[in-house]
Amino acid sequence: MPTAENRILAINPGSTSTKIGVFDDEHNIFERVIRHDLEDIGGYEKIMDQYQFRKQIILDALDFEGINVSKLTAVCARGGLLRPLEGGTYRVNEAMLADLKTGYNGEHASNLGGLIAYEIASSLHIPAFITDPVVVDELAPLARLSGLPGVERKSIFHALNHKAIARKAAAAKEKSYGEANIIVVHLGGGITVGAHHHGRVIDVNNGLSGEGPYTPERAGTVPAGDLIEMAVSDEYTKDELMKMLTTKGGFMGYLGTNDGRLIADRIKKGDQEARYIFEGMVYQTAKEVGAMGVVLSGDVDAIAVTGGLAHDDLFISMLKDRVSWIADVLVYPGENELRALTEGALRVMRKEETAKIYAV
Ligand SMILES: Nc1ncnc2c1ncn2[C@@H]1O[C@H](COP(=O)(O)OP(=O)(O)O)[C@@H](O)[C@H]1O
Ligand SMILES: CCCC(=O)OP(=O)(O)O
Repeated sequence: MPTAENRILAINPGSTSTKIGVFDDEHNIFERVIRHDLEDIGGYEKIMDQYQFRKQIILDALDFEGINVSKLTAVCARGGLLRPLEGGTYRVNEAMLADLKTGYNGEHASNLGGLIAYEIASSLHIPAFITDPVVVDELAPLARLSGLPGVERKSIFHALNHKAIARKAAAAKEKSYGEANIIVVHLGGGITVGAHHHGRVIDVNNGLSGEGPYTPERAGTVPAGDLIEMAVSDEYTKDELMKMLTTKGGFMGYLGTNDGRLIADRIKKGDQEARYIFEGMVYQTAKEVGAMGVVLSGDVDAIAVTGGLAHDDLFISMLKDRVSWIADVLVYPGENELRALTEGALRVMRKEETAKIYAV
């Protein structure tokens, strides 16, 4: 076999997992999903406090697998809550590191991606990149309106996987991404439902704090008046309230775990409460799909469902029952983010693209 020109380490820190992969050019030589339960990460006050823990498990996994990191030529990560930007591959620079550390647009595990990639890469004198971070912003002007002057809707979603899956779904419908209208439903620790109109995500729920369906650990849309009452009650700090919305809602809040597999087991054993909460998540997700169908004026080529919970047959059959009248439902369980990150880095390493510069 010819020797690879590039060896890329791809890092994807999610809210419930850390995923890593090593690729010799396009060829995957190692992939690992490390799932995190409350015992692992529940004790950390801030996402940044998880930095050493997440970095070390990555280095340990590589070491255990006997991967020689000195052979790496670049590191590419899913990056974080930066300022809104256009899609593409960005070289990690000082301005980006500063915004990731402070969490310019909020706290999420993907903030750790660029930071860890940078530390590993700099010790090896190789470049660190992020590709299609969660703040890729292609919202149409109408989608920016919130209804309250001074509050603008934000584009915060699983941009990397949305784009990769929308391309696949368009191909399945024998169209290019630029020709197709696809609704992508990503079922991760966060759930985002986006309207892809001719290659642009013109509307999508903010997957982090306070929009869309509830999720394995997020609250999604919460009645605003009740939330204000809680906020001014003097019972909670701002950090506590943000944590309630981002890590203590949804499955976690109602059922005490963010692990969809445990909930699936409980349902199989006849737990009616678990089934009710599970169905509530499907119901809210389906409502969001309906909303995006309206955004696309009913002209929808396919609904593409992806992410960890897309492995769950009950979730998929309940969702299909509610939305398949809108368009064909295509299911792509899991995600292809490690490969998508690698391909982003390879395009730059091969000089097919120039790395974009993150500027503030
Ligand atoms: N095979 C599976 N069956 C059911 N649920 C799953 C499966 N794999 C993952 N999940 C659940 O899907 C949810 C999101 O997982 P994942 O997409 O890996 O999240 P993230 O990347 O945000 O950490 C979690 O609740 C996880 O437990
Ligand atoms: C912040 C939007 C992306 C997101 O929710 O990712 P996870 O599902 O990995 O938490």
